[in-house]
Order: sequence, then C-alpha cells, then structure tokens
Amino acid sequence: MTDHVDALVPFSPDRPKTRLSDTLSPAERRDFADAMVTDVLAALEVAGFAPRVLTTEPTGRDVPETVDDRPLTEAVNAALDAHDPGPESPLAIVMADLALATPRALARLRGSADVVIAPGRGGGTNALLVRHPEFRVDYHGASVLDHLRAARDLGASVREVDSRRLATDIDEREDLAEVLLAGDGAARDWLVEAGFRLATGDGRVTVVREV
Ligand SMILES: Nc1nc2c(ncn2[C@@H]2O[C@H](COP(=O)(O)OP(=O)(O)OP(=O)(O)O)[C@@H](O)[C@H]2O)c(=O)[nH]1
Ligand SMILES: C[C@H](OP(=O)(O)O)C(=O)O
Repeated sequence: MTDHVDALVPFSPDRPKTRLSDTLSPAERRDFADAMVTDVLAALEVAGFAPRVLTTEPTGRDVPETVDDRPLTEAVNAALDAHDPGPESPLAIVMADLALATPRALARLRGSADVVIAPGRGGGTNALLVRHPEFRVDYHGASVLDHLRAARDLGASVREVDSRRLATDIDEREDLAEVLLAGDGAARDWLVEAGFRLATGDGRVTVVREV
C-alpha cells in the first residue's frame, strides 16, 4: 500500500464559474461547481491522495477543509507555507473544475520530480505536485509558463503531464461538450439532468439545452 499524498483542492463556492453566466443561472453554477468538486474529490481518493478542500467558505462536506477567503494565489501559498513540502512530503494542488479527471490520470502526478505540472488548455495550471520547499504559485494569466519559469529559476526538476483529462478545466460553454463526451460522474449527470445534449453538425460538437 503506497502512502497517501496530501492534495489541496482550491474551491470557491460563492460565485463560481462566472464564465458560464451566459449558460447557467447563479444557482445552477453553484450546483454544477459542486458536482465537479464531488467528482474531483472522489477521483483523488481512489488515486491514493488524501484530499483537503481549500475553500473561501465552509462547504459542509465530509472531507477535511481549510477555510481561507484570501485570493487564490495567496491562499494556496499560505497552504504551501503551512505544509512545508519536501522530497518525502509532497503537496498536490488540483483544481476543483477538472470534471474529466480520473484516478488513472491523477495518479500520473505522482512522479518523482521536484515540481510536476499538468497544464490547462487555456494556459492555466490545472494540477501541480510540489516537492520543492521554495516553490510558490502565481495563478491567472498564462500561469503554466510562470510556474515553469519559477521552477527553473529555483533549479527544480520539472515534469509536465500531458493529459487531456487533466488539461480540460471546465470554464466556458464549449467545455460542457467535453463533459458530455468524456465525463462519467456527478458533473455529467448534472448536465444531463439539466437538459443538456450534444449537438452535432459541421465542425466542433457543441451543447444545446432541451427545456
Ligand atoms: N480557495 C479559492 N479557490 C478559488 C478562488 N478562485 C478560484 N478558485 C478555484 O480555483 C479553480 C480555478 O478557478 P477558475 O477556473 O477561475 O474558476 P472560477 O473562479 O470558479 O470561474 P470563473 O469565475 O469563470 O473564473 C476552481 O477550482 C475554483 O473553484 C479563490 O479565490 N479561493
Ligand atoms: C486559476 C487559473 O485558472 P484558469 O483561469 O486558467 O481556469 C490558472 O490556472 O492560472
């Protein structure tokens, strides 16, 4: 039995997924974000991680959580300070909107590099595993480039995980098609229940909502 690796899951349940405002009401965005974090936590547990939610307000979930209402980067860096990662005590940081994440994909983070990075498709950093004690995050913008540079500046060894399932964070309407195409958990069930269906035609598959 391998040791569990601590995993932090940043989650902002207050006004989540504003980029889906054209598609979902505020209450629906909260419910959908909730379904996604359910899937991520379940997949992490099966993959042998010990997840902790880093949340802006209490979630009421039966999982360890740290409540910190500071902005994302500050809150994650405070958690890194508190954890004090090292070669034998890594900390994974996995975003709560990776609705396609499977245990198998998440297990790929468990490499031996000082910093393991799973880039997001839009230039973000969807998941990290940090062993280097001085590595700190700087989210937003092309954060994957910032994180690669920061790791290089520290002389840390880096491994990038090239995974469709970890690269697909669910931010915009077109990402909902990915959940219907490849998801199999609570987030996909929520979309189906809410009336979303795949729409095929010329070009990229999209979603429509049957009401
Ligand atoms: N703890 C914490 N988590 C955050 C914060 N902002 C975003 N997150 C989480 O970080 C991850 C990536 O954030 P985004 O993709 O920007 O998600 P979002 O803020 O819900 O979506 P948008 O409003 O569309 O930007 C998601 O899991 C969010 O729940 C924050 O200020 N604190
Ligand atoms: C937090 C941010 O997420 P995105 O805006 O790329 O979804 C990032 O990964 O830097």
